[in-house]
Amino acid sequence: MSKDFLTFMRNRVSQPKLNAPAPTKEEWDEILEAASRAADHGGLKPWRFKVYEGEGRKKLGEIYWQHAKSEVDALPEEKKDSFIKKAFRAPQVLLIYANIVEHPKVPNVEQVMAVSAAAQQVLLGLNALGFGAMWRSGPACFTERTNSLLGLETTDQIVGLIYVGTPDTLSITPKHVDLEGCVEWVSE
Ligand SMILES: Cc1cc2nc3c(=O)[nH]c(=O)nc-3n(C[C@H](O)[C@H](O)[C@H](O)COP(=O)(O)O)c2cc1C
Repeated sequence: MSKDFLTFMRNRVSQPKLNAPAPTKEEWDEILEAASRAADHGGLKPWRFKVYEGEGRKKLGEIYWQHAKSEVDALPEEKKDSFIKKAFRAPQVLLIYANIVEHPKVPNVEQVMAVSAAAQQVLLGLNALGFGAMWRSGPACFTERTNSLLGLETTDQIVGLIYVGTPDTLSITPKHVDLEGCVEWVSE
């Protein structure tokens, strides 16, 4: 089992092209329960999840549009659809964010790290049930306006938008892995 699990982890890939079906509510419960076993300093459970699907994805598309408008002067309204469509690249999008609290022993960054660990567990959980996913973010994720549009507290920190569905192809080509320069042993 342990070797199989390492192979499974080793073969994880992001899937940019995703179609229906996406996970059911029951499948999401399984995945998010498993993801909630991420390492968590202080047991704060800082992860929060919102699943966007169907027309609900327009709310996400709105953040791309509002961000673009804030970046580009006089962006014509005709461009709006192209930004809204970004949220329709998959049948579901999981917003994962950290609900940060002030804590004497757990700094904010560690709370974000715990949610990041949970996000990686979500990717693996999705793959385990045969779904594909792609973790995305971008500058629109890091503004107060976005938090407000999505109904988050200003202190919440978005960790990712995980696009979810069934990949075009189930065949996985393992990516080349190179640890060169990444690992150092200190033995004395
Ligand atoms: C926090 C975070 C944010 C990311 N945001 C984006 C993104 O906005 N757009 C993108 O193309 N890839 C993004 N990626 C990278 C992809 O999820 C993916 O890891 C990358 O394309 C490499 O593919 P692989 O996961 O199959 O190795 C992000 C990854 C992380 C961890």
